[in-house]
Amino acid sequence: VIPGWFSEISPMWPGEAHSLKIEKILFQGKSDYQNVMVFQSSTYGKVLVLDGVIQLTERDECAYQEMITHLPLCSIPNPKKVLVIGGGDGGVLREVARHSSVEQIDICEIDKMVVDVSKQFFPRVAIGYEDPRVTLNVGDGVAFLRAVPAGTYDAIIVDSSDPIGPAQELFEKPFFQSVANALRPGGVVCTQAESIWLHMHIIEDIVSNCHQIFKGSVNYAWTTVPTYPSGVIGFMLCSTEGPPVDFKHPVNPIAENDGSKDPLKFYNSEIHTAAFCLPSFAKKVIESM
Ligand SMILES: NCCCN[C@H]1CC[C@H](N)CC1
Repeated sequence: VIPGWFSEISPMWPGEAHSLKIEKILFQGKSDYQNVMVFQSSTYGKVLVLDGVIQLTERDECAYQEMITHLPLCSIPNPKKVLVIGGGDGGVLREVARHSSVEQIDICEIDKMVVDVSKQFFPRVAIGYEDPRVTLNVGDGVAFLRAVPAGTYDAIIVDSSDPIGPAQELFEKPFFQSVANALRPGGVVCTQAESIWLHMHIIEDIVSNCHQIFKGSVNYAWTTVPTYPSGVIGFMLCSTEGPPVDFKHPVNPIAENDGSKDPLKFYNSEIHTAAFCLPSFAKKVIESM
């Protein structure tokens, strides 16, 4: 450990650790589920850390929040009812709220401390909670989905941490089945799907489970987030039975300058399509299933 630096060490990425210079530690706490820390970094703004793993930084959170939201929502013509599992920082809510067709935004986050800490230290991320369409449920996403009537949602976004700790169940088959049940025919799900550089085995399992459960289309997309391990993060985009959704060509464009306080910084229709282009080592595994 280097004094004055935060290093992201995890068994999920052995032998490597991205480090950020600490200016000041702003918050340290322990919730019922995980250790929560916020620090002011020298070059990435404020940083949210859960159990020693970087969840977001002010400088690059736009990449993840915009892509995990607009890849699914721009792929269907008229999303109305959207559910977010996880995402307690509110960043995905901020992005979902850009879609004027959306009438109802439900969120189920297990850790209230993440919500409160985000509102206190990341107001431009937690601004998502201010939209009147948003309803916050504090609880376990697995239980929440089991209670949802079949076919309720047009889109579900699973903004999870890694499959170590509270989010472990969000990477398992029964959870994907409950997501499929909660979606209408032709509905879409987008989940956080780790790194093709670090987690091809995890991705292989997720893709296999998704092909068994989602009878529409199943696609893997990825993007660059400098402060996530290996500098990239992926997403599973799936649709339920019904006309297969063409995730690669957005049907529902979002204005790059939608007049909101914080306009889009990262997502656009070209990068939407490009996100599905995979290097051969990943294509070989993912597209052969
Ligand atoms: N809404 C915060 C993003 C949570 N997703 C992250 C993906 C990469 C992981 N190593 C940590 C969580």
